[in-house]
Amino acid sequence: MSNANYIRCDRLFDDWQDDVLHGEPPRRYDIGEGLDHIRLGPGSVSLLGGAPGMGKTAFAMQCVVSAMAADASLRCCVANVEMPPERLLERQLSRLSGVSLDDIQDRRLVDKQRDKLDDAFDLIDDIAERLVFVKAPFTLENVAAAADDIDAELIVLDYVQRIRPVGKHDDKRGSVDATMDSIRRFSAAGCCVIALSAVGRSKDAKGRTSYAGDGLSLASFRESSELEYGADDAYLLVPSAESDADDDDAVIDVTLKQLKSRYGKPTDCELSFDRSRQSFEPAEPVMSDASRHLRDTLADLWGDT
Ligand SMILES: Nc1ncnc2c1ncn2[C@@H]1O[C@H](COP(=O)(O)OP(=O)(O)OP(=O)(O)O)[C@@H](O)[C@H]1O
Repeated sequence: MSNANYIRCDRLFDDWQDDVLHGEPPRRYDIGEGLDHIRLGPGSVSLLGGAPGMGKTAFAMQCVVSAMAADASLRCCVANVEMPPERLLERQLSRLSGVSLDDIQDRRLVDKQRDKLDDAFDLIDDIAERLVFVKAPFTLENVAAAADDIDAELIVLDYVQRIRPVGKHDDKRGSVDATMDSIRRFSAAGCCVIALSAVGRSKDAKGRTSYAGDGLSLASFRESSELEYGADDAYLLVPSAESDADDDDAVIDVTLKQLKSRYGKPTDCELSFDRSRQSFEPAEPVMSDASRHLRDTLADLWGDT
């Protein structure tokens, strides 16, 4: 076996060419209609940032549960530093059933609501044996051991600044760099990693210090340089530009801004976030193939006139 610290292009050429011409398309998880440009799949690292309370955890858990429901072989490991598994599951129960999260959390369900929970409980029961939640202490060693134990392919780190890396580090930046190094190893082993991240405040368009979308950028990810370089895709959840939502509105309009896309064009996505049910949906109704075809045909006709 060669010890060379390089890969000869001529040695990989034949397999690569064969793969390009006859290989399978890369596997992507199905996380729901209108979200198909979000590339979550084996080997990818996605960074998801946003102001506190913008819905990062809710969005990540929606992705996990949807992907697992759509793919019966998908196994997942969630490391959430802030919330116990039961609370995370209650949020999904609310989203899947449409029953208000307050009523579920406060255990004040009436019979009609209990009936509505049946299908949602069934779905969660179906994925339960493939899903684990990492227990404290939240270290990357613990995450790796938990993920290995169930052969998890999808790993959620919520959130990355609070998960202790391997080894000792002088400062926060060094520790986040080391975390990203381990995350890249998970992805090299074929895992999909969704890393949630705190972001720093920045100046908005009017020069005010805030978390507003127009001021946030890749550099907003806290202790960021290694995070931004290490991720294949980086997203920020920010209030929509037109949003005039109040803090106590149940439904808010948000933009999932894609700041980085290593293998494609960054695409923003308008979503509405129903906080009372912890559910994200595309803001625009998703068009069926038939409607899209009709729209394109009409556009072509207009173009010809
Ligand atoms: N029962 C509820 N009814 C209505 N809104 C709720 C309820 N529970 C939580 N919320 C809101 O839903 C949002 C939850 O967002 P989530 O925890 O996913 O945010 P996050 O971006 O991960 O935040 P953080 O960075 O603080 O962890 C928050 O804005 C919270 O105030």
